[in-house]
Amino acid sequence: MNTPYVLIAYYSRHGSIETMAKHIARGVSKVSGIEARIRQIPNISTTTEQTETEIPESGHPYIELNDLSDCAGLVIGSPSYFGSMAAPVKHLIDQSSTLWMSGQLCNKPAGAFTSASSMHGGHEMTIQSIMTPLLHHGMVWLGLPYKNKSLITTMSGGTPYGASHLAKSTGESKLTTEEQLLCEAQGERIAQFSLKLL
Ligand SMILES: Cc1cc2nc3c(=O)[nH]c(=O)nc-3n(C[C@H](O)[C@H](O)[C@H](O)COP(=O)(O)O)c2cc1C
Repeated sequence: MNTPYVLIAYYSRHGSIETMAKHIARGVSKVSGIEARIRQIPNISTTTEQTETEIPESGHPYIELNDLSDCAGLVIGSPSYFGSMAAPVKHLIDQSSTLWMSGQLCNKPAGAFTSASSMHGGHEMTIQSIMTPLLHHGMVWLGLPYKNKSLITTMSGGTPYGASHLAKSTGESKLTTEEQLLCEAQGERIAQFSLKLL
């Protein structure tokens, strides 16, 4: 049998979300018997066609629908764009109707993470915007419990709904220690539940 995996699917234009994805994968790797699969979501054009080449010039491979259908758990990362998920992430989700019809994501654990330039610029709302369609898929939503002390001590990103990063107006992609710990905790928790729900 193939090793089950938590799919970490992300879209990142300037690198913050990509950095977070790697920390979430580190959390997944703390759990034995399951692995992390990181895939990036390609950009889209104004005609909503995929504009990128098949192989990305840098970073993780582009996501395919099979990555989604076969995952044991799912974490989606998106920058906060106007307090909501970025269009390429919504575009990917809108391509997943066949999985909705076959129920392939049903009962699998899911979570989301985000990065935003301002403290009150929509961290929670962006995560929530990703939660809605995943609940339509019948996924089991997992947040971040307050037993993670970093949720209380953080002076930047971090929400009980999912990990977040405060990139500030400079677009800083380096995470604070608390943000890193929360990404790892989220990855570890999703991995644990993915195994339980297999
Ligand atoms: C179109 C657009 C809309 C944005 N909207 C918001 C927003 O509503 N709130 C916010 O705090 N930051 C907003 N930002 C900033 C990004 O969320 C932030 O720079 C994020 O860290 C980018 O992630 P990345 O480095 O992975 O691309 C916006 C940026 C763009 C390009």
